[in-house]
Amino acid sequence: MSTRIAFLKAHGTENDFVIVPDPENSVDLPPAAVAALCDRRAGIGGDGLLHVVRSAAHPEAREMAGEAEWFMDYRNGDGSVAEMCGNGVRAFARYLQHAGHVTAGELAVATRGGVKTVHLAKDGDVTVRMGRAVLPEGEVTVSVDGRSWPARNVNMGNPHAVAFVEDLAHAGSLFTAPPFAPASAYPDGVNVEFVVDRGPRHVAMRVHERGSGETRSCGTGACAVAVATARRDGADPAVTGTPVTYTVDLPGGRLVITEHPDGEIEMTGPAEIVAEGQIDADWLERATAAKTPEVRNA
Ligand SMILES: N[C@@H](CCC[C@H](N)C(=O)O)C(=O)O
Repeated sequence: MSTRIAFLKAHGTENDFVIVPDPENSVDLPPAAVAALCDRRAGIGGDGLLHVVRSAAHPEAREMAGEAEWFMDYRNGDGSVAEMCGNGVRAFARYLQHAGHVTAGELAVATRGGVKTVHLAKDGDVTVRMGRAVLPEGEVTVSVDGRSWPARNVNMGNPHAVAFVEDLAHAGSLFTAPPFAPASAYPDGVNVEFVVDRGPRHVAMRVHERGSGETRSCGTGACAVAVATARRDGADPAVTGTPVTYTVDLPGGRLVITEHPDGEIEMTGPAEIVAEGQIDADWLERATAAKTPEVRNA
């Protein structure tokens, strides 16, 4: 019998993840293996993968080991690496609780975007301190099906471009990334959010994620949207000294985002473990080989 690799499946507002627990960082997960596991027809299926590694055992996280025992080695569904995943970090914390590595309360998680503090209740929603948003200057225009909108750059550790539209249907299929002008605006790619108003401090959005396509939710995207909407609405907690909270509806659920006067952004939403199983290592080797040309040419 071939070797088995444990996995779990989880989601947060229907942004779904394959979880691979690997405390000592001994599972080889090249981009093609991640793409094979995230394949919805030939693999397990997911928008991304959460590789759960002890910080001390991962070269990218070793420096954070004193602050955070666990590192979220996040990968997009196409195998690419990203700095941060907001829904992922909630699912990651839920997994640590599920596996008995942590109990309810405060937990520090190392990510490529720095250490994030997560508040885990015994059950119910998970709150994450996501850090501050950076709003780089610069005008970009995003276009879909003959319509164009200005987009605001917001960096949540990973890059976002936020466009306010009249109707979410105007964002089109979002199967492929919408084009930007100037075309060179995002050499490393970008996550694109389309936003409509739903009411006071209440918006709805759709997203095209770098490396995953259209997803049903994006946590960092919802934070970027809340900050861009607050600035559009003339609200800046750093100026008023009052926190601002936005409810953000996504196709997969609802996230609540609060920006505090010190710039810290808190995100609250659900995270659920839905299944556990075993990956056949022989299959993974074959599937990785089959995906390799596709991933190389991506
Ligand atoms: N779904 C995530 C974001 C994942 C990373 C993103 N696709 C990127 O490449 O930056 C979230 O919930 O934040």
